Amino acid sequence: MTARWTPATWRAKPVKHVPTDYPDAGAVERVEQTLRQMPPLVFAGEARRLKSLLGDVAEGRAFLLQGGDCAESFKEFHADNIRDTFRLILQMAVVLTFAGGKPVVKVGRIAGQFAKPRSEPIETIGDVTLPSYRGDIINGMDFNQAERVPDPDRLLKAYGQSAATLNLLRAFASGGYADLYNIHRWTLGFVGDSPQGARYRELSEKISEALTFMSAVGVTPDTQPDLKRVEFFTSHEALLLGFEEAMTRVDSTSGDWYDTSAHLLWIGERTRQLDGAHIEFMRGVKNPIGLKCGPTMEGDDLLRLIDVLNPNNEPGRLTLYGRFGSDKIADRLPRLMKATKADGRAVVWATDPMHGNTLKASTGYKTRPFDRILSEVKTFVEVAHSEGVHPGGVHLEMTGQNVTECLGGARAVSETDLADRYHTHCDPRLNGEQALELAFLVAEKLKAARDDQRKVANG
Ligand SMILES: O=C[C@H](O)[C@H](O)COP(=O)(O)O
Ligand SMILES: C=C(OP(=O)(O)O)C(=O)O
Ligand SMILES: [Mn+2]
Repeated sequence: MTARWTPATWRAKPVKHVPTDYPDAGAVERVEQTLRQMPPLVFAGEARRLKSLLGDVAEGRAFLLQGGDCAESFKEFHADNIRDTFRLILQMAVVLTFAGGKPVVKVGRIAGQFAKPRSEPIETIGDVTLPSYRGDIINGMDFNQAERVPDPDRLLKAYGQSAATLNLLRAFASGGYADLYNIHRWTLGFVGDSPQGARYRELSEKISEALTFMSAVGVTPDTQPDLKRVEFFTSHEALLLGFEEAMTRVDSTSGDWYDTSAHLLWIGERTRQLDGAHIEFMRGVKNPIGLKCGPTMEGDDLLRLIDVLNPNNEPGRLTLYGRFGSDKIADRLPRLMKATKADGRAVVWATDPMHGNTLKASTGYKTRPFDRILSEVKTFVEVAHSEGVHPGGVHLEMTGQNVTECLGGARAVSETDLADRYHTHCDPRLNGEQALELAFLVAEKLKAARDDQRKVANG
């Protein structure tokens, strides 16, 4: 029999990466109480809509594009940054839709992606050792004792920033900015004069021609309102469970529990223990959810987790993100895909080509080579095809800003370039140009795989 679940049952389980060192536990409880009274950030009906779109992905009829910062921050909170991430996702989605001939489900790592699990609990610089930075919703990034103390008021600030971010995203998505007739205007300033910019302009010309044709035959934004808006969803890692619990409410329509802090929540690689608090919390909320699958996961571990997280085998409920590293994916992914396929599990298989490909540059920066990211995506598509599984999507850390955090790409960012504009609060992100380049390359790969399949089908 399944044990009773409430939004608080996780509290009786072993928990990792949730701070236990707040100086005043009473202050945390008061903040969580305040959050319980706050309006939801998203509606249950929207989460159900995303689940249904992800159901299409699970069945091979659509593709998931999920991306944004590794860690949002209070310091980089600005309308321009939100707009730039949003339009980068629109641009990439156009590229992928055009090549794949399938709708692209757009999900940002945004409006709530604040809490970070860290490899080490402490950080040492020179002869000073302090607790690690754990994301702006927990403590501060500056290297001094006061900043590194967990502060519960940060939960309220993160809530406020998420609400303001979502407000702007909703306006961009439905207030005219995302109108397909604006396709030329989505180009990011600094990408405009790059080879990717030129390639994107070419593609947007083709799409504009198609729109002119459609309008001539009577399909216009008036008859087809979907041409002037997009559906855009939010997501983050459900790490800070006190915050997630406080945002979890009963939906009056269905009577089910939804975590209203984002449409989609995922479980990180470091917190996916079957008997742990994060799995306990996530099994009870009805949102679509994700699970990171790293190199140590075996097929049987995965099936036991799916038993708990998606017991009714609902397509769209569970998205799996393989994150192995370009050198391990060919060895690790096939057995996991075989396990879900042989057992008839209705899941979305996606790739996170970022987290297995992190290294330290000789200059000391944490970075990721573009080539390895691309190689992991390519291997993902190949393995999926040979296993007869739909390569359902990509999950990326990226920004619309012109940062220098990942190595390589068309402009060949070098180890010495990293220092120029290294702004991330946690992991290195693809910049707008690298992300668009990746979208073009993934599009080619998907198209080639699709053509191959067609050839096989036609004998
Ligand atoms: O975003 C993921 C993790 O929080 C991150 O990769 C951890 O980084 P660290 O190894 O520097 O702690
Ligand atoms: C923490 C993250 O990834 P993972 O759990 O896969 O390491 C992340 O997505 O930022
Ligand atoms: Mn990360």
